[in-house]
Amino acid sequence: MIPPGFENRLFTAAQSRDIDRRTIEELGIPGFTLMEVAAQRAADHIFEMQPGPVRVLSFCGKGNNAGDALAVSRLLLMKGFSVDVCLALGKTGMSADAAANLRILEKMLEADPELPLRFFEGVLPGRVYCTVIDGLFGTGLQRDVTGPLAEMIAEINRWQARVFAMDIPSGLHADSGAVMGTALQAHTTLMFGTAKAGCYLGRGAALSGKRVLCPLPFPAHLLREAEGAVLRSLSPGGKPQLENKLRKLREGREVRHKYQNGNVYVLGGSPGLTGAVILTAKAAWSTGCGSVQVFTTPEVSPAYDAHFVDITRKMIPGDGSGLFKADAVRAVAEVIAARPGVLVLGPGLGTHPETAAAVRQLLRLVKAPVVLDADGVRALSGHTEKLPDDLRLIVTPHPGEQEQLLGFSIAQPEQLAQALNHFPCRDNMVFLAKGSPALLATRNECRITTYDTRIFSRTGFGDVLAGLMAGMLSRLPDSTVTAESMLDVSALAMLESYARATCQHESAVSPSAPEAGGMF
Ligand SMILES: NC(=O)C1=CN([C@@H]2O[C@H](COP(=O)(O)OP(=O)(O)OC[C@H]3O[C@@H](n4cnc5c(N)ncnc54)[C@H](O)[C@@H]3O)[C@@H](O)[C@H]2O)[C@@H](O)CC1
Ligand SMILES: [K+]
Repeated sequence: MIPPGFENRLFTAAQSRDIDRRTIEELGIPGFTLMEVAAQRAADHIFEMQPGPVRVLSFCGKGNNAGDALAVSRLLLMKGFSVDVCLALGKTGMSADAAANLRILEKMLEADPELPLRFFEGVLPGRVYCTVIDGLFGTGLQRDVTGPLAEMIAEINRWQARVFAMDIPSGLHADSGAVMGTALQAHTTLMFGTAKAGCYLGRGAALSGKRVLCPLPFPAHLLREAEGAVLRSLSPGGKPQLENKLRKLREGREVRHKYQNGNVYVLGGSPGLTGAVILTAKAAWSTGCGSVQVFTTPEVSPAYDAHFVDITRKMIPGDGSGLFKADAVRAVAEVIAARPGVLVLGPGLGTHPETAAAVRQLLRLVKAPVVLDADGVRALSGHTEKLPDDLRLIVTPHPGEQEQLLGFSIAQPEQLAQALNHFPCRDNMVFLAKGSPALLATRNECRITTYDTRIFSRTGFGDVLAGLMAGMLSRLPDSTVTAESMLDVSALAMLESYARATCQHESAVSPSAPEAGGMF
């Protein structure tokens, strides 16, 4: 079983190895026992997926990952499967537990020469298999896979077999999800004890196939003490838990009239760009907050006439251009100060340099939490260092905006840590890097989406997301609006917009299968 609170935690190879080591050394559970538990869980899953006994290839290296595959091979044999074992790197230099598992198989064959078990050293058996147990490399992969091993991987990939990867698909970097030279395409990855970050990042998400966490007897304190960044997966199965968490925070808020039930302000919508504001404002309103108010200039306001019933407008001064500029900054800040709420800044704001300057000025004045999106993010390019330390900020750039803001786009958690360092308010903020997967981070934690975020590559998605975030955030008591709760709100808004997008546009992109094995 997975200790409570760790269901969605992801770990690096170093963290996983450390947890393995401490379980063996400090608790006294032998490595061989851990391997046996892992194999049992993996075999159970394979039996479920592959009920009739077939001939399988057990593709082994020489580390403990091979030990897993060899132990699984034994359990499959006992269920009537035929097993061809390929010892791709030969028999010498195997890890102790892998060698012990190999020896058990050899003894079984000696005792029962009729057993459907054959060994091949350094070569594939010269036939095609429909089912493969992948035990070539796990977390011990140290360098690119090349030469005959790479050729074997390419050959197995050509079979399009049902590959059950032990722990991670061989060739995949367990931390980054990068392909180290070449990698196996898994049908299912049976992750042992800890979910590996590399199965969620980069190419890992696609190469891992279905991810299943097979629990090992790792106690909670060892999982908790794993050093380094806290990584979590974010998947639709986690929505009820986030909703509960935020409901509890909301219950601490006294609501006597609408302005105490959360105010959202939207500032955007330059001439010709009002659609984004309409989407944002309506999404915020749909969260059940008390009021949504859109700042607009007299020139732009008529564009909203046909769209807003429940949403009110606040006129701001302008110079006749219809744009948000310096002369309106103080007025906006005063409105928000008089009736605190959450500000969405950026949808359809445009890129006029004076508007961008006004955005930066406003961010220095406003005390409300801010969701900064679209043109609001662009306005910060080259200016992040001037933000106040105490600003509570959610910033939501897509890859193009990340490039513009930081000079790089974000694919790895450590790049998010680098991104946050650009912001003086880094302790009070969430950086949501849109992409596939999307990464959401505070300084303490990073969450990685497990579902197909390509469904979001559509005009208007970002506007809806920003509105949902602001609406949800506005309903929390102000004292509870911290980096941690903003991360939960961002995560829930991501899942809510996914739910809406999949129900409205099911045929646009088919989403990936839901997570199995209690993962989210
Ligand atoms: N007690 C434990 O430590 C447990 C470990 N488990 C399994 O053990 C795995 C980790 O085992 P190991 O640390 O032994 O590592 P691996 O089994 O991943 O492989 C390490 C071996 O591969 C070699 N190697 C690495 N990169 C190579 C390359 N590019 N080309 C050729 N050879 C290369 C190394 O020299 C080493 O001999 C986990 O992924 C998991 O499957 C599980 O059985 C659970 C318990
Ligand atoms: K593997």
